Amino acid sequence: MSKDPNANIDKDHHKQQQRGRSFRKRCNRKIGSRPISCADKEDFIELRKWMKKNGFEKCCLEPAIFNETGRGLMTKKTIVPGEIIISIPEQLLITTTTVLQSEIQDKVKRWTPKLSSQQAIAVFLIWEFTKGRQSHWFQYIACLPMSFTTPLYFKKAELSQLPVSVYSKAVKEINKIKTAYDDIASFSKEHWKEFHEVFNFNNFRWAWYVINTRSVFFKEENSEYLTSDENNIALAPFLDMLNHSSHANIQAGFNHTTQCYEIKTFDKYKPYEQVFISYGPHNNSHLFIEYGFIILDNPHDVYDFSYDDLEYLRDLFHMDLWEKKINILRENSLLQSLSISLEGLSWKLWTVLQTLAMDWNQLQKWNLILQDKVERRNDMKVLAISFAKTLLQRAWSSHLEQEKNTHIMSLTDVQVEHVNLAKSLLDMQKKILSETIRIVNSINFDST
Ligand SMILES: C[S@@+](CC[C@H](N)C(=O)[O-])C[C@H]1O[C@@H](n2cnc3c(N)ncnc32)[C@H](O)[C@@H]1O
Repeated sequence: MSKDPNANIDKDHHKQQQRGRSFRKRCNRKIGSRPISCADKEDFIELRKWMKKNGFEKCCLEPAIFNETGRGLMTKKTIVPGEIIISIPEQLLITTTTVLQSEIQDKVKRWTPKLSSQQAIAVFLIWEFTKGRQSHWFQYIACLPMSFTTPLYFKKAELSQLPVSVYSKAVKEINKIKTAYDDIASFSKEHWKEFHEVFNFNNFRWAWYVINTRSVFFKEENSEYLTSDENNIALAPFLDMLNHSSHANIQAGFNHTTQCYEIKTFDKYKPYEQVFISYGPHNNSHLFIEYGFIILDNPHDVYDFSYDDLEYLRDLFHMDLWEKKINILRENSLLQSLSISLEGLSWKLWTVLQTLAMDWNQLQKWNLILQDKVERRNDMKVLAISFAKTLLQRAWSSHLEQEKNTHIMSLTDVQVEHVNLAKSLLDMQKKILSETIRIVNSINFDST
């Protein structure tokens, strides 16, 4: 069974040859401009039947392949703001309760150390996958992608193409998932041989990312059998085919009256348009690391500076009162997310740079900065701008250096899709850096 969306397109062409001229005309019109429906694919017909048997009522959405986003859901009719676009009955959701009431409950409940929700659902998915048609969830599993474009699917050479800041986050995430795998492997080796025989890193990676990329927020009571953190996830068949747009306005949650997980949109759609939800106001490195894609015009995209960058400023400018300044910043939670965006320096970064630029007297009135009650033109602000320019120049140079290195690196045996993702991330960072440099260079305190 192929899970590759492109393979579906090829099969479409094959079917077209077997059908009449009017069908061909209809399909040709769709290529480029219109999505290609997959509603008549065997997997989806079976999925729909199975869902109907389990209480799902017909809705106006159907799976289709879109040029820009791959597989997603399109509407067959006009959707108006305020409409509920999809409603999934509780018995079709895979939650930690599903796992803790399933045939593997005894094993999961005895796991030591306790599993997280994501680990428990991953174990459940792998177990159900290996049952094939015997699984109650077979029709759902059959429609899931078999691989992902998240960092754990990248080879070393592909990872090395990522912007430095994304690379370090990706490595951290990879290590986290490897630990989650090791925990399961060592317990199952001793206490659940049957599972251990089918369990391997590849199917764990698959299950982990099915959950990571497709689960919805679903509030459940903490279970004594699982770790208490992040106990709020559910897989929702069919609904999980909705792609992300930073501009989508939706409301999602479990409706206790209908006993369904519902999504209401506040956007309007014409027939055959792709319907989107928002996964949250995520920047591109988050979207890439968690979901394996990026958005080219992402309004939430940022470039992050780190504590190391601040230390670089300290040493270069022989900064006074470092400990005091850092303590104030730490106490006020200002040392994380030091970012810039297409709109320039974030308020947090600007506050940090101004604080670092203060002398003793100014530090005594530190909280006035937060209220923007300091005079507009002063030496502190001028120095803070020098700090900003220094950081930007340094980031720009290291960006150019990385660009140069990625160009001269000869890449063989790499996946084009992975290298393109890395390149797009680098391009987006360059755009943010150059725009912020332009904004900062245009600041003139004398004219304000
Ligand atoms: C919840 S699933 C959405 C359905 C999925 N496209 C499918 O074929 O089943 C999330 C995944 O869809 C893809 N995706 C979502 N939004 C996207 C977008 N705007 N552009 C490209 N890919 C997107 C990413 O691969 C992401 O991990």
